[in-house]
Amino acid sequence: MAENGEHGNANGGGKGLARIETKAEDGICHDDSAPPVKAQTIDELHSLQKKRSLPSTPMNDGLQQGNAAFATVSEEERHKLRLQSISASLASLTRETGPKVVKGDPARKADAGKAGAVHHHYFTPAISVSDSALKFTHVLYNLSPAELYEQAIRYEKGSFITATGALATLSGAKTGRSPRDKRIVNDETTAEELWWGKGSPNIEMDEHTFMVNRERAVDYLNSLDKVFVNDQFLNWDPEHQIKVRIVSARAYHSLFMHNMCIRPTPEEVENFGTPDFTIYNAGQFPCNRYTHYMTSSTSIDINLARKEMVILGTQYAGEMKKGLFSLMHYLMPKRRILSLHSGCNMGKDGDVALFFGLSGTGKTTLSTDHNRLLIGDDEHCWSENGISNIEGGCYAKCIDLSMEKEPDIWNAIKFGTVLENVVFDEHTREVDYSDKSVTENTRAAYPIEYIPNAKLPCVGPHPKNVILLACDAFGVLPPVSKLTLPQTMYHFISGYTALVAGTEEGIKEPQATFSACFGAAFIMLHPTRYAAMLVEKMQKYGATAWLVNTGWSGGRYGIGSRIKLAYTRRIIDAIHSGSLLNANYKKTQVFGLEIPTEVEGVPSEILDPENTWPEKAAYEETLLKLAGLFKKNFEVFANYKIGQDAELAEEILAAGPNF
Ligand SMILES: Nc1ncnc2c1ncn2[C@@H]1O[C@H](COP(=O)(O)OP(=O)(O)OP(=O)(O)O)[C@@H](O)[C@H]1O
Ligand SMILES: O=C([O-])CC(=O)C(=O)O
Ligand SMILES: [Ca+2]
Ligand SMILES: [Mn+2]
Repeated sequence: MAENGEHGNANGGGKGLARIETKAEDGICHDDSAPPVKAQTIDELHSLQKKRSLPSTPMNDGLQQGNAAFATVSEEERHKLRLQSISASLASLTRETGPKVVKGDPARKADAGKAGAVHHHYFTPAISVSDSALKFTHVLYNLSPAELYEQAIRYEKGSFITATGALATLSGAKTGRSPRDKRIVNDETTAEELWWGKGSPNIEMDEHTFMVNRERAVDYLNSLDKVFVNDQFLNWDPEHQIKVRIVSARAYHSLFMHNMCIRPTPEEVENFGTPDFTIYNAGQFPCNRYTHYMTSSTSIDINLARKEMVILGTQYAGEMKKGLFSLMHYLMPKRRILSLHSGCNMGKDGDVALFFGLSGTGKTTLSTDHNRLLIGDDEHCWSENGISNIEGGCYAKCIDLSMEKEPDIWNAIKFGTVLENVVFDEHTREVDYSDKSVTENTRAAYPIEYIPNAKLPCVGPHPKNVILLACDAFGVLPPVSKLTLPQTMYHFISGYTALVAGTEEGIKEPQATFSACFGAAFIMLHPTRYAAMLVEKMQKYGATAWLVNTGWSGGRYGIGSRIKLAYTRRIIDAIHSGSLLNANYKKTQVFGLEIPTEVEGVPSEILDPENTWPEKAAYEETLLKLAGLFKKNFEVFANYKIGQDAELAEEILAAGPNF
């Protein structure tokens, strides 16, 4: 710059800066060899960067799915209908109108007034009597992962891109679900239909209180400059698909549900119509402790008649996923379909296995198997058509995740994946999966197609094997046993696991947990209703059940150690291949479980836990202790009939521990 001698003297001479001549050698000027951009200003240049996205194929005739109304209308008209539908979703039920929703990001002022971009005011002006009716709420509708990343990083503290491209985020004060704050409206219909009272997860609330919380959530959402709206599907069985709308305040929540629900194609979005169920997630805003029934600042409320769910006072995204699962536990049995808290995969020959188990027992880890096709990791339906996944994504525990032990999950943590509550290096952004500083319940939520051998669509034939997983921190259940049908029902209804809460210091007592149907927090009907359907289906389709202990061996927690994942995988392999069916078996004391004497790839001495304990007396004492806990838990079910077959019901009661 200095060579023309006028540097620093710009105002001298009255002529301004001398022009720098760029000499064209050989007729080529290197600085502008490319054609000039078609823009006069930087803003115009930036406006060229993004082009409008359109549905990839032309509109169909729209006559299916009862959306005939959408068939004959123009694109503009359809967008107008959609905004009206969203406005109706967000409408206050006590004020004059719904909010004036506007499509697009309020920060993108440059787009204002541009054709198709934003600011279509479709609503007839009413005389507004409240300030909130005068304001606009911008709707960020079905944004892509890239757009949601930008929103999260820009506006949500604690959002970062990790070294592998995942979006690290914090869920706030709550890092797990709040089952004691989940309420269901008890109305004329649900009073009859649902399971209430002792042992039931359904804590009641009345319709009026629901409306108070709904209004609180809607007012909160409408007070924001923008909300995220996801329109998506549940259930891969097209015959029983449910349309859900999720209205939320955080990009994190929108990306989480984008990953976890089934993603509509652009055409399906165009034809979406009215949702079957709507979630209002105002999780950053508390419920009002003066409101009837509220016992904390958190409330997760389901109203089945209104087909709505309201979330106040928790930002933990799993509430949305599991709230919808509760909905499915209500809707599907009405259609004689069994909803299941289970993982599911399929062999190359079409043999399907279900993996039941409570949180942390291995559904995701074991259903994600490089040698098999993944149908789903957590929520399924078993209908006349076979098995279908409810979700479009997986939700894996990340604590102590390693590339060697869980390569497919490790590799799924990339761009688009939500990584909750993990700790990472502030410079390299490498995640330290062993760090529990925020919580032990660190999680990754990714679309199922991030698993290379996902089975798409996520459906499969009737299961051949049903695997009940228990993480037995008492260390007395065998690594694998074959169950009779009555034993299967007994263990399914018991829903046992024992984890050790907080593993920081000292030896802690394992805590036995019994959760009916391996998911009592999500069931809506009495557990025996689901159990009866399971018996019926297992009998009809001839499935074999197994109990697999993914927990302790060689002593209880503090003395023994967790069974190596590699051994559990060999056991599961032997179940899938059918080789375990033909093994030699012996029966254990107390629980009366059939245990194989050999499993390929697993040291035989660990197959009978009695062999692995250093002290026989301690083993027997612990075994009886656990058996006692099983017995006590089952007392409440003793008076219930399970299924049509009275004899079977008796057998189920007798299939528990005997001592
Ligand atoms: N032998 C084992 N078998 C299975 N999992 C094991 C074993 N040993 C350690 N683990 C660990 O236990 C955890 C199992 O968690 P997983 O995500 O599979 O739970 P989940 O059943 O899917 O629960 P949720 O319903 O909460 O998602 C993983 O972190 C896994 O690495
Ligand atoms: O819902 C959650 O937070 C995780 C999960 O799958 C479970 O607990 O079963
Ligand atoms: Ca899981
Ligand atoms: Mn789960």
